[in-house]
Amino acid sequence: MSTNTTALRRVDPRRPAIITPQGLRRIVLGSSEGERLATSAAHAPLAKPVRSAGPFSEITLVVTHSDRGALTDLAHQAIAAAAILAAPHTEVVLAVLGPCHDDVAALGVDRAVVADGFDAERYQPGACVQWLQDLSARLAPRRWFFAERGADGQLGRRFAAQAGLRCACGVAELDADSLRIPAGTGQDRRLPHTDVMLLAKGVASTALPFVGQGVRAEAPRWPVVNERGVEDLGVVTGDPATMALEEADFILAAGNGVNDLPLFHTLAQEVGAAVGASRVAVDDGRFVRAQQIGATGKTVTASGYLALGISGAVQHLQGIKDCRHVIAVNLDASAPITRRANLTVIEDSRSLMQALLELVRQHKEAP
Ligand SMILES: Cc1cc2nc3c(=O)[nH]c(=O)nc-3n(C[C@H](O)[C@H](O)[C@H](O)COP(=O)(O)OP(=O)(O)OC[C@H]3O[C@@H](n4cnc5c(N)ncnc54)[C@H](O)[C@@H]3O)c2cc1C
Repeated sequence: MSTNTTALRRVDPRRPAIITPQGLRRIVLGSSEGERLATSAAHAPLAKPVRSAGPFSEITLVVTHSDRGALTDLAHQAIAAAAILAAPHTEVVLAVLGPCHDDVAALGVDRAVVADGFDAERYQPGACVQWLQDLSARLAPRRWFFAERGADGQLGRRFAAQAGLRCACGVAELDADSLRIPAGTGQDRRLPHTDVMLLAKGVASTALPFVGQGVRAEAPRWPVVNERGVEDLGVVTGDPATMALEEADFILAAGNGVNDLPLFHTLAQEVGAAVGASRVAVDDGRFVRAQQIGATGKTVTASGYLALGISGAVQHLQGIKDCRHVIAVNLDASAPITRRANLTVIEDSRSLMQALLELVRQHKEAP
């Protein structure tokens, strides 16, 4: 990391931020407002223009791992940051480890290269770095963006160290030529851009007023690397019954509209889901406090959240704001949860649980 650091006036990095008209995050001294979008253009519903038709003379490369074919929200934000900051002559290239089924043009990507040979079940840090080095030799990107979290953050650090590139971690704000990193004790640092930047959550809004060219291009072949010093013990699937709710990938949650608890627990076991509940269901004694999800319970990040008989009060929704796919089952088509859910089934929770259980069992028994 560069040593060219300047201590700034005291800023609490956790204070409410705004999203500027350009879509980038800004922490504003004296502001008491929460996160908000300061642009109406970003919500324009109709066909969006292409950000730049080129020609391109430099590249910003965003690197991410896909999760079962989908990109994470943090990856979307890193791409959006790259696209917002890109000059007309800058191409936003996305490199994905694993399959990618997202509409990359809509995310602001001009060109996408996908490492199909990457196997998420294997730990192969040497091969990942080698693939990025091959990509670097081919594209010579000016700057690299990785999301700060999980496998992306680890790979970004490892790649920067091995390639001898300057790296900034935990970047909370970006502009055209500088970045800001929270430095603790209410202070932060502003630095010039580094070669590799690891971007924290919320760095940019993904509501872009434009699209990218979205071209899919051939990727370097996946390298065969001797992973010396690495003993890969494989991926171990955690037991949803004992796992912390915050770590669960799939949660079955019950609210006041679930009365058949034996059926609910049988279904959770059959589908391999962790169990969560609304506060009313907990207060009522149907679930323990540790299973409560929401403002005064747990905040969860599951990729699948099946909410049965939960109205979707604001306090509950706070706990599931980072869940990727929310499916609601409710008798009331106007329940607030339907506005958050990606899919709503208007149905009695008991009937749905029975039908789902039958389907799952049939599926398991099928040859
Ligand atoms: C300070 C404060 C903090 C709070 N913190 C939390 C929190 O952390 N987590 C939390 O969850 N709540 C919290 N609450 C409570 C919250 O406001 C709601 O009261 C609560 O979430 C409602 O739970 P519910 O949706 O299960 O129940 P209800 O509001 O009773 O809703 C039940 C839903 O089930 C549907 N339904 C009924 N029967 C069926 C059926 N047979 N099949 C399908 N659907 C059916 C209904 O249409 C309804 O939408 C908090 C409240 C306060 C004031």
